[in-house]
Amino acid sequence: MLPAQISPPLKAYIPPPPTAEDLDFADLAVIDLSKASTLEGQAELVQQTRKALSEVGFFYVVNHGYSPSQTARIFDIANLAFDQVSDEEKKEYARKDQAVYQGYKLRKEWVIDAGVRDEIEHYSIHRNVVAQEHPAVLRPFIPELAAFTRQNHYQVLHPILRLLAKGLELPEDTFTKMHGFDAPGYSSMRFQKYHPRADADEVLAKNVWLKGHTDIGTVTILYSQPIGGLQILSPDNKWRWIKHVDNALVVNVGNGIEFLSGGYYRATKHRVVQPPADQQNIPRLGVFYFSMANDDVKLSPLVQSPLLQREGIKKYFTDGEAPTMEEWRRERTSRYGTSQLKPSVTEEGVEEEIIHGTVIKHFN
Ligand SMILES: O=C(O)CCC(=O)C(=O)O
Ligand SMILES: [Fe+2]
Repeated sequence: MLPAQISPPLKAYIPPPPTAEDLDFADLAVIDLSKASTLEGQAELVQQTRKALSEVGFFYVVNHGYSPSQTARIFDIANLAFDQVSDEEKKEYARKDQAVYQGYKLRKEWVIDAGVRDEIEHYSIHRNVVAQEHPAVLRPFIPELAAFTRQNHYQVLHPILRLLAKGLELPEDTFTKMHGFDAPGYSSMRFQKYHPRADADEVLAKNVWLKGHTDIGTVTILYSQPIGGLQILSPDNKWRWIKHVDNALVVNVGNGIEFLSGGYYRATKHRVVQPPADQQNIPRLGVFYFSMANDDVKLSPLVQSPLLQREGIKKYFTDGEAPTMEEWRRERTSRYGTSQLKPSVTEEGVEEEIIHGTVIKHFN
């Protein structure tokens, strides 16, 4: 018999309590993913996600299969990647290809505003965890990280993709077929740490830590954590805060799903600002699963959807010109935070760039 696997002990990451401030929070639907196991429950979730994604673009997921202690353990591991790895080792494991997030993105690679650079570190891990080398301190946790990517892919992403396909009145495997765990593509997990900035930089960058953007891929899964700062641009054009919900996931769709659904499911703009006063000066740790379709998927609308035929299909690219997922993710990743942006002529405070003939907006 094999010995039971002993997980190495590690220091607990203990975040502060959620903010006590009465902020203008976004009102998001809560999807109870355990209901997806019955036909009746699934039908209810299809309606709920369709409404959430066509109107707001973000929702919470609860009962996703990971217990609070399993989630806490992932944050403990995530924290190691920043607190227990030296600057030299971070450089050694920094991403080699600027068009891909794999390994570290170091602090200050991007310009936020008025010459102020970001204070955000990432450590990105491809879902095939052993496809890259890891800093020494993370190596004992590779089996746990591998279990975590499979959990996200099969227990969270695929069930959500089935709801999205049914919401468009398409066969339920329409999107899951485009998201093979073993197919070439870039769904990956990411640990992310924001470091507090000097007061002078806060003023110059107007408290923005991560500029307003839409996500590049298909479905983004964010493990809710108590330090505030994430805001979404609501349909009434107001920035609203995302409230922490214990052991919930905050889910949104990116450009990939917006293009495939002909604009029906919205890739909502969001940003990160300085946390509320009672949480300032604390580094802010995040855990994500950023999903992307298989590299060869063309991001053109699924015109066979009866719902889209009735509701109308927005075209982002001229016929036959739609990029593949691979082209789109590489182009947007390599330009992010470094390309020359032009002020929008129609919208104040918005900057633009054109990628594959479609306008990408950046918000401060
Ligand atoms: O840190 C967060 O809460 C959100 C980060 C985010 O939007 C991103 O990395 O794309
Ligand atoms: Fe994002």
